[in-house]
Amino acid sequence: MLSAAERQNNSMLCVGLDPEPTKFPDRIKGDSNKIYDFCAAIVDATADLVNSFKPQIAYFAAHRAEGQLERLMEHMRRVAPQVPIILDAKRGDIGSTAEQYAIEAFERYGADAVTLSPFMGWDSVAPYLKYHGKGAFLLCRTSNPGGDDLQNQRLASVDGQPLLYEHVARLAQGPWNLNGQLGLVVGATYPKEIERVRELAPTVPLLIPGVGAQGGDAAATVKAGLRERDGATTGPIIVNSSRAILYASNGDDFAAAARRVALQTRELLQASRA
Ligand SMILES: O=c1ccn([C@@H]2O[C@H](COP(=O)(O)O)[C@@H](O)[C@H]2O)c(=O)[nH]1
Repeated sequence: MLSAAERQNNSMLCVGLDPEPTKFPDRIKGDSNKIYDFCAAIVDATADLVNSFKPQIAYFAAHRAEGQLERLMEHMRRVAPQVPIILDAKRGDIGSTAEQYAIEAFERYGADAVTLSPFMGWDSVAPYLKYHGKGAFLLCRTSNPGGDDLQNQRLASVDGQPLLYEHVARLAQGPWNLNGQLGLVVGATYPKEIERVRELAPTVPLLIPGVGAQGGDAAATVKAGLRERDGATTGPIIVNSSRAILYASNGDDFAAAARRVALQTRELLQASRA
């Protein structure tokens, strides 16, 4: 689905849906009942420019807007059935609870993929993989500065004493990826680490947030994430930008402005391909 959307829209861009009512256009500013309307307008304006959408569940749950998220998922399916939807939920819990989270992501919301924190281990990831045809992106080297605190620690107990994020990358490329359903989250703010993850996990899709508001370098991201290896290009990359696109204007032209920034970002990413 990802490859088809990437080909059809000529895009590696994922538009992140992080609706924050205090940042809404002046006419609807602060109105959490307008979350669906705001996001649907962004989806309509960018659906032909993206390889995926990424709603972040916290922005809906914080405003008791899960019902609006359900409607938005249906809307995305209707207007852009070819575009995969990654539910950014960063779940991670024991198996029995993970089963419930998997129902939430794949049955309640109908997402195509979900983000997970892998730090509770294999049994916390396995329940999602029972949903064949669905994907899970494991947090690996996240875009925030605090990612260093754990992800850059060495694992003395593992062969070669890899950094924790390197170990996650190896697990996702190898023993945990039973049916090719796994991807990794790597921050655009750390291109060297993207490069390292690509060495360790050449074929899995990388979800790369951090361009736009967080200042990650789009060109460096593409160069690090899309590489030639043994004559073939490595797995796909999904470069997310949320706030820079959503809040490109606070006027009535917000959707047109979002489209302009999405277009520029898509072009920059495409132009950075080797
Ligand atoms: O390492 C990570 C993992 C997830 N995110 C999420 O991506 C978007 C980024 O939003 P911007 O407005 O483009 O900064 C947001 O939903 C984060 O929760 C991340 O930033 N870094």
